[in-house]
Amino acid sequence: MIGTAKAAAGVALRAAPGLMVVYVLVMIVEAIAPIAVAWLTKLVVDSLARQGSAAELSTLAVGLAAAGILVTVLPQLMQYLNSEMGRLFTAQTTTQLFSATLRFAGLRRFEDPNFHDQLRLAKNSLSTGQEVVTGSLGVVSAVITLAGMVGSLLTVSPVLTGIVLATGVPALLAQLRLSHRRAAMIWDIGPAERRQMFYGDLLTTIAAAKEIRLFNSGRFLRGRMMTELRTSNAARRRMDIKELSVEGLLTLLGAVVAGGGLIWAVISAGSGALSIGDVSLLIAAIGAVQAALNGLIIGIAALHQDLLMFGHYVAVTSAEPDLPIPAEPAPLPRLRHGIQLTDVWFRYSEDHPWILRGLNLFIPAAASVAIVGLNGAGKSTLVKLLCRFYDPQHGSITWDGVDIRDVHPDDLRHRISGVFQDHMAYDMSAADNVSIGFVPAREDETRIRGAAHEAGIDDKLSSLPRGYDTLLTRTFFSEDDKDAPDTGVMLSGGQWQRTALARAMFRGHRDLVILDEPSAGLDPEAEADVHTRTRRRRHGATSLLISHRLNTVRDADLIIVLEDGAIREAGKHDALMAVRGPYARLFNLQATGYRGPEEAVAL
Ligand SMILES: Nc1ncnc2c1ncn2[C@@H]1O[C@H](COP(=O)(O)OP(=O)(O)OP(=O)(O)O)[C@@H](O)[C@H]1O
Repeated sequence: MIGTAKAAAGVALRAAPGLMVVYVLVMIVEAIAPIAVAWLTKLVVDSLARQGSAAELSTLAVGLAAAGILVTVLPQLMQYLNSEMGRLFTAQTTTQLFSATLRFAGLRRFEDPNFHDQLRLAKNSLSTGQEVVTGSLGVVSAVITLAGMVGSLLTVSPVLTGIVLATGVPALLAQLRLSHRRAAMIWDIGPAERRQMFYGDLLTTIAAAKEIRLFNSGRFLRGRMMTELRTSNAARRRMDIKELSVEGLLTLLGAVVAGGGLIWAVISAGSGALSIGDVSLLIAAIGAVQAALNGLIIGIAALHQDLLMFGHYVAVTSAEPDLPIPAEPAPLPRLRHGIQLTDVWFRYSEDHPWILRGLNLFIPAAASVAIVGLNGAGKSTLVKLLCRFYDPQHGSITWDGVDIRDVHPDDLRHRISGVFQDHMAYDMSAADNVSIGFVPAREDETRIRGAAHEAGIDDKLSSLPRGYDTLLTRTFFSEDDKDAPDTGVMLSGGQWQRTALARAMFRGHRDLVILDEPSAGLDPEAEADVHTRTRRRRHGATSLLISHRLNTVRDADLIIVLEDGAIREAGKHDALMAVRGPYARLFNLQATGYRGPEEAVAL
């Protein structure tokens, strides 16, 4: 908890150091003002009762009026300062949180449901840290007011002071317990809330809209969303009822004490034991002590809960890297000899089966290597290991003899380009969709067009309503298009595929080019075209092509057939056809599909 509070203070001081100083000063004045009002009121009343001088009365009245003005004005100033600090604080935490997620060089964290719950709570807590800071200061302020009021009350009745303070102890304990429970409840309902959001998003995204309408599954999905909502609502309701009953009892206790004190004061004033000024001070002090005590208790409880919530932000931003990054990374020169995988064993987690089982493979520099195999054979997994999104559990991958675990992942990825099987379609402009492949060159329009031309998509992108500035989405519209928000366009699947290819080409010549199903969604003509283009591009670079369409891999320098996480056979097309093994069987199966059985090569 102390670490979390320190982290929040650190963020606040970095985000708005000057504002913090002003805030603390205003807060101190705000804390003292009610004490001044109570004392000045007593002095005015006493002066009136003993007919004090006009000068004394007017000085006291001016002081009382000034203190009264401060009491009314300062909360508004504090509100503004609070909002401004909140904005600056949230800007700081937002940068830090998303920088932290980028520090995870691998993918494992993003597949962990616990991490997702923590990340969601961390995102929800971006402004909570500021509440930790202002809440802590608020507690200090409440303590100052309370001390002043307790001092005042003590001068009138030590017994009553003791009773008023004693009612605060159970209230504080109850509130702390409630805040702990509330934080635990928020963690418990996390998975339900995340599923609810998932169903909600599903019902409103274009990606799912077609299937939902065709399969008429919308009501079913909405039902599931509402079930999740009801689950989290029930938990929140139980918590609210608990809070209501505890707080109701505590308020009643406070009211009884205040009423009792008032009756005692009136009777005492009647018998002459208290002055009229004492009664006014007593009434103000009981109310103020109770309010300050209440504020303090609620403030401490809220602070406690905010600290628990902000703890999720601190946990994410201070999480260890998911992949060990060497303190002194080895340099990674251009690939000259090749990439060697030695006895590589990999599974996604201990609960999952082995995907790669002792894989040995040499990818020679400047060679085009094709990987084929049935669905789930581990082809894309192999690609992910080459990019070091995961580390294998056993074995090693070396780049010209350098273990890729000894290299900084950024340096490794700098040498790689490619298209993933599940490539992205960014809801951004055509230019952004291409140039995001190499951000440092994103202003280079000639390079963008060149890459699109190489991928055979330049004609399409240039003819869009705003050329390369056209948004490839109907979800947003740009500032320029606010009068004609329909300008955004949707590309076809094959056009998206070519755009993804253009993105890979925009990176320029990299040592390793990975093409995981780059032509799966293309028509035969486009497929042939893309392969001619990628072949041209791959020329001289080391390339890894994964494809189920075996006609596209037949000219590779080396074809690998992956089966059950190991290499079943490897060689050139002709040699593999000659041995009539699994590759030849797969190839003939496809050829038969195209030509009919009578045209197939007999096995
Ligand atoms: N992130 C993941 N977590 C757990 N298991 C995974 C994950 N990704 C893939 N798998 C599993 O690993 C196995 C290999 O998947 P992979 O995507 O490497 O196969 P593939 O050979 O590329 O298949 P395809 O030809 O269908 O693209 C599959 O059984 C899959 O279920």
